[in-house]
Amino acid sequence: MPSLSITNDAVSMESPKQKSLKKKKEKLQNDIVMEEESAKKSSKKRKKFSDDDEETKSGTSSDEGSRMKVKKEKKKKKSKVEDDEEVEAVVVKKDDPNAVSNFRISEPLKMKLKENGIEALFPIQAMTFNTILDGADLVGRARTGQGKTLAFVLPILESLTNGPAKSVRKTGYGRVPSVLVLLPTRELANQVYADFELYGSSLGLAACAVYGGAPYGPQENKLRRGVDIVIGTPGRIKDHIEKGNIDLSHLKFRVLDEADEMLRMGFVDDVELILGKVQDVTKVQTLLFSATLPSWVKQISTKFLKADKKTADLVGNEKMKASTNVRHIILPCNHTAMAQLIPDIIRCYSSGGRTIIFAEKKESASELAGLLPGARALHGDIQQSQREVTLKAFRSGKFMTLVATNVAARGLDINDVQLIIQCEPPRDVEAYIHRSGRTGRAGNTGVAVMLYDPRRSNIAKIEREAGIKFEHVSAPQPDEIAKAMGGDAASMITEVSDSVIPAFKSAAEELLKNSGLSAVELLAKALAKAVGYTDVKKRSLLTSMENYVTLILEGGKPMFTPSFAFGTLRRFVPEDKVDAVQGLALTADGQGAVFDVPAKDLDVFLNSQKNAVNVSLKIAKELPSLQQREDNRPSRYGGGRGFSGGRNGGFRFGGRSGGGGRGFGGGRGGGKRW
Ligand SMILES: Nc1ncnc2c1ncn2[C@@H]1O[C@H](COP(=O)(O)OP(=O)(O)OP(=O)(O)O)[C@@H](O)[C@H]1O
Repeated sequence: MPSLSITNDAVSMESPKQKSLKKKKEKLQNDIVMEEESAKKSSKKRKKFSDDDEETKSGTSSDEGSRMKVKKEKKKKKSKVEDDEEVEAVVVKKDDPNAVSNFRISEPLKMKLKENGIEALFPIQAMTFNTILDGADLVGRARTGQGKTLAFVLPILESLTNGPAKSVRKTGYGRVPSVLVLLPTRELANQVYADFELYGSSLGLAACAVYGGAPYGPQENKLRRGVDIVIGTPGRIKDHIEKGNIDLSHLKFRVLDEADEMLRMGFVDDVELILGKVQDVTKVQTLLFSATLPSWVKQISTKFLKADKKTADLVGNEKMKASTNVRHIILPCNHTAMAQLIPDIIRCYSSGGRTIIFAEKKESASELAGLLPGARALHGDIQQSQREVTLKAFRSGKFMTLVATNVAARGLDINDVQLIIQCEPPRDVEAYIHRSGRTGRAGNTGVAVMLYDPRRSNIAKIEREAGIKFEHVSAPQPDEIAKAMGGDAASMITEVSDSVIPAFKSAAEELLKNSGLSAVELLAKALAKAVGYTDVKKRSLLTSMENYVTLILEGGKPMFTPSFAFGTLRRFVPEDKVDAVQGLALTADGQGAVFDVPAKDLDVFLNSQKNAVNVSLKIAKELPSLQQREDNRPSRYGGGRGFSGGRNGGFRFGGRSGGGGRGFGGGRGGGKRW
């Protein structure tokens, strides 16, 4: 039997086979939407084992990188029968302690896992499986994309069918639920539902997703017929309880998924009320999972979980809290340049996969989606049915760029999301961790680019709290873009059938003769056109604005304030030109300032320095380190401020409002957030 500790042999990789199976799962999610216009599902989280606060059997948390190291051992086999078609298979070492066969998982479930490309458990799953199956309460934490959902789904399903919960589980028509999963968003409810449905159906268990914005009728019908597992957002679950549609008297499991977010969003009262419906808490197992567990959530877990609860924390005190499979990049950009810059960031960093862009506000998400070709928006002001259609289309690849608010920040597991763009730094470090974690999942890699205004953003705070060391880059320049897209363009051209040559040959000859360009130059233009890049625009390094150039000013003595830098400029540059300067920021060494000027004014600036003494003004080849604003704004909800109260205007996308915030984690009220 596997122990509770994590070995270095964990197989954690998503093979092409898994990808195709994942597509099947996504199809199931989409079918669910079509069938019920309201239901769906899929995933969650955690690591390190301790008896409450006392660490026990885990390996050291610093081993996590190697534990989660993607082994993805692919075997390419030539199948003569299948016409030389290459088949890729995930090979799990027979002696892998995390192999599915080493766990108390029944045959039908094993088969189902295998069918879905899962041959070994991920570390968080391996660590928690026996503990949950043996009946303990548990707090679980692992970085994003490490399989926290199955960490609770699998042992719960086994417990209900072959374990301790079997004898007390209600069965038959009209049965009351044995499992309740509470989570913060509707999309996540659908996703987790899909996992329970996929794996639970192999054991004869039925699940139901209930959340706001969807009609009550189908949810009520399903609940009336009887289900084993209910997954939903707190507001709608509470409504169903009050209407007598959900009876929690025979509950065996309560799961709080993304617990910190649920409480921050102001669901505190609802969560308390719902959990309080269980009369004999000794008979219920409670599990709490998230990639981020601020200390205030840990404190409140003592309220809901038994005193002898276990903790599996795969992040622990490690510095790096965000995904280690993600390249974390920051890029200076001012607001006006954003819509023009983002397509180039996508060209350079998305590797042709899906991109999710996070905007802070619903209006900005809609606006940006309108400006970006082929993008669609997802946020709390969009009707639920449309939200589901949009997500379905994104999952299936009908469009490749989703512009979302934090409604998509938590838990969503979407195939082939290669790039995350955050339009500005989020206020909470947890939001950064979850947003960037929509890529680099299940052992895959990804890129997270955060745009920031050097004068306003406090990057150091995120670096400090998430343990990230950001890679600093400037706006992609034409040669980088051409490099990134050249390969795609070349394959597009080579894929065109030779049969078109005779038809287009004379036009090509004519062009070559009359254009005054060489064959290579003409081909370069054709390649650019093939990928839609026909207008080469240089961007400044500082604000990423087109047709601006970044200059560095040094005055031979320290510059303490931006006004001082402006004053220095005014001594020798005409007033109206100084007024057109953009984004002036001081360098980190305090010796100079950088700023952008319109390319057409460049000569005026460079030439006027001959009128100045002890001043140097030159074009920046790369952006120097800049001084950052120290940000002491309190976080928006409970985080960092204990768990008493919160601000009003607590938004939520559960669709309900009203009620002041009480208890922990920030109040409710003021309608929806995202
Ligand atoms: N044992 C496994 N083998 C292979 N793939 C797995 C395994 N467990 C989970 N996965 C896949 O890994 C992906 C990430 O899982 P999941 O969504 O549960 O991550 P998570 O830890 O909950 O992330 P987040 O914190 O972002 O919610 C999913 O696509 C899931 O199907």
